[in-house]
Amino acid sequence: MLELHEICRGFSGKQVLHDVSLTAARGQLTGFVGGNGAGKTTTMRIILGVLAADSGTMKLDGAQLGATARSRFGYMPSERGLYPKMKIAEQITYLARLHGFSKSEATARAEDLLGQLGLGERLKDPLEALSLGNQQRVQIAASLVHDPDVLILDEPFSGLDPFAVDLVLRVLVERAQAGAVVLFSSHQLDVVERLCDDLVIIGEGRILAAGEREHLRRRHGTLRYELASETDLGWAATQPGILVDSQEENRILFQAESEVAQQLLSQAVQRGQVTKFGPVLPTLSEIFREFTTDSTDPAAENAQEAAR
Ligand SMILES: Nc1ncnc2c1ncn2[C@@H]1O[C@H](COP(=O)(O)OP(=O)(O)OP(=O)(O)O)[C@@H](O)[C@H]1O
Repeated sequence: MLELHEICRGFSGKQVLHDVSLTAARGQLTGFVGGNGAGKTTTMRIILGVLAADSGTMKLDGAQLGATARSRFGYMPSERGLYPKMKIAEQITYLARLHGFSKSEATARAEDLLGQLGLGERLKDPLEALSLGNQQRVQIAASLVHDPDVLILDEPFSGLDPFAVDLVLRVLVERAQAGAVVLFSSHQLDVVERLCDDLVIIGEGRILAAGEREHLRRRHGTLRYELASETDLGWAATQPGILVDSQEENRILFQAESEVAQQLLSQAVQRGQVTKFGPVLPTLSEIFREFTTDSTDPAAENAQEAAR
């Protein structure tokens, strides 16, 4: 398990991480979400050791995180950094060589990995000849080529089409199932919701919520109820204690205390055939919005930057 404990970091006297504590377990995908400027990249760079924390501690499997453990880390930075004119297989092979693999092993690893990422037909193409999404897949291959024990990926899914998202996901899940820690940041909440077992939500440099995805959905956001019937539900919206989120003729989505919702159900049953009734858990987007309104506001972010 990767653990961060009360990590603080400032730039030019301005604090951007405030006591950031988080965990990312082996064997599963942990999504790191937050608005622009929330502190994801800074946190990831501190995990990597590219940037120093001002205070706080980091551990991997209970031991202080140091250079030896980090040599088995894989990192995909948000600023992509491969050679545009080099053939992609050569490039990944070269990186594998840097990690100590023999020439034949390095070539085999590069070709295998690029094949898994759907680039088997493009091995001899220079990076710059690929579309941006395909260049991104090469970047992901670069972070994976040495079979990392801990994978830190900054926005790995941005710019990928749904097919590529699934390909990359398959590779990441495989790594996680082999026991790696996989932590990735993303703005694509629908993707994170679908992919991640665990989530960490950061806003303005503070951890706002963290934990298992379904647990977070049950614990945060607004609980609503859905009621559907074969008869018109127009009467339901006017009942006391009901706050309507959306309404169609035979369906209503509303907020209410549990007893009020049950009373509404009883009334609906008396009036006709109820086809659906149950709580609707908030989506990750809704939870995220609830937590991060301020930090996702571009005006707030610009004001922060201007104040620096
Ligand atoms: N080298 C730096 N010097 C000064 N300020 C910095 C530096 N790096 C990051 N910051 C500031 O720290 C804050 C957090 O930035 P960071 O890049 O970690 O956010 P992020 O969550 O990754 O955002 P995004 O989703 O937009 O990439 C921002 O306000 C940013 O301007």
